[in-house]
Amino acid sequence: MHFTAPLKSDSIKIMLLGSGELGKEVAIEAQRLGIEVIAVDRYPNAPAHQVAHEAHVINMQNKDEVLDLIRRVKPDYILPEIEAISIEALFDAEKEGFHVIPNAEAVNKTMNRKNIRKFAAEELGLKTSAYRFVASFEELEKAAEEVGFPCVIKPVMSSSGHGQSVAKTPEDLKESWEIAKEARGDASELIVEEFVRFDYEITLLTARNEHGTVFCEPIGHEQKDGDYIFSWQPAYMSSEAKAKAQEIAKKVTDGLGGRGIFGVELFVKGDEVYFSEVSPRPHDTGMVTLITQSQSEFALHLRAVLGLPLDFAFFTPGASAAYKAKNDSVTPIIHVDEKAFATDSFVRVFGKPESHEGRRMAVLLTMAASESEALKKAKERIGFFDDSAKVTKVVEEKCSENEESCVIKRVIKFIFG
Ligand SMILES: Nc1ncnc2c1ncn2[C@@H]1O[C@H](COP(=O)(O)OP(=O)(O)OP(=O)(O)O)[C@@H](O)[C@H]1O
Ligand SMILES: NCC(=O)N[C@@H]1O[C@H](COP(=O)([O-])[O-])[C@@H](O)[C@H]1O
Ligand SMILES: [Mg+2]
Repeated sequence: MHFTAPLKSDSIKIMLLGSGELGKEVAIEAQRLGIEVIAVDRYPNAPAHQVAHEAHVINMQNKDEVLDLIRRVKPDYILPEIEAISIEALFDAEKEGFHVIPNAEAVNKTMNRKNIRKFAAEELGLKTSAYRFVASFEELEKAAEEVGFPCVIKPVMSSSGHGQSVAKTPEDLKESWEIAKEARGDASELIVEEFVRFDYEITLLTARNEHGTVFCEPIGHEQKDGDYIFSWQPAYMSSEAKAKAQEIAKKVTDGLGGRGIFGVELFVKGDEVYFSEVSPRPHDTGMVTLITQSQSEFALHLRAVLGLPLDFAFFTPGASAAYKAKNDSVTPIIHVDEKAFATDSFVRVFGKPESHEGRRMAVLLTMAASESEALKKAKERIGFFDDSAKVTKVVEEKCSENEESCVIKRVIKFIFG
């Protein structure tokens, strides 16, 4: 492999279509290898714009705007970073000889729940929840009845929980129908999924190129309103479930083909593993790899894209916690507790130019001897107190200076760990 300098006639160029927090880390990894970075998004000063050689603001859902920019920039690799991109532009660019990561058809399949679900369940034969696709309220009522209650209703094109809801009874369906309209992508068709009562869910990061396929340790995560709030790695899995998870991830990533990292989302119930969905790009829950691995998911993605070896080491158990904005502001402020700067944790502030309620603005990363300890630290340091933490805090305040003599504290510790 030869490397070049950026901003030269022979530079190796990557174009990020989407420049959020995930793209920003890919851009930083590319900078480290002397790759020229062209960052594109729908709004100015997006996170990756701020660390790229060139920044562009276009309507990424507009075929002509995307194609025009690709033809002008002539990138060696086009890296879709979000789902809402004109797929026609990617197909055309590929026909013109541009290298889309992992490939335009894989992006097409994964950006639409109908395509990927049919591919995974019907072509590859993977286990999934029961599902139906609907385009009218009457169809929704019928499908929900068939799939059963509760059921999960999602627009076929949307991400980060937008437009999703769980209907517990037929009476909830009207509201679900309305919520689906909020989706950013295509809300004209919906998927109705059986609600899987899983024990836990994981993301299995899987990177592939000509050097082969590598799996990261499974990442456990907690979701709120369809968006991740905490993740940890490694997530404990029985060896049978882990083997099944890797088998599913291999099948689906081989089926999609091309170079890059994939976030394979799986639900686990006992030793049963259900395929849920897959992102052909780094995954938000995978930000934890910034602290746990020698090569983060972003570094692995770039290596896969460039055709480099995918070797890496798992360094330490760790966890991540998302800082979500509490209000709308054009001068956002992120409050970070000083404890986040302890030897065993750090923070990444994305630099999003505006906040709106619930928008992910930064991430806290922690390491520890075990993932549960790392998760506990992440929760404490981000100011998330579940009831047990609250009780412990109150008791701590009441304790005398001689900590060990505090009986209440020891009892509480015994109960809550
Ligand atoms: N059929 C289901 N049964 C039970 N829980 C589900 C089901 N589908 C989704 N969920 C829950 O909702 C979360 C979000 O769903 P999903 O991953 O399909 O949406 P998303 O909008 O693509 O999210 P993201 O973009 O963050 O991955 C899942 O991680 C899971 O916790
Ligand atoms: N689950 C997908 C995901 O996490 N995508 C990440 O969020 C950004 C959009 O953030 P925004 O909505 O705050 O602009 C995307 O650009 C990507 O980095
Ligand atoms: Mg998901």
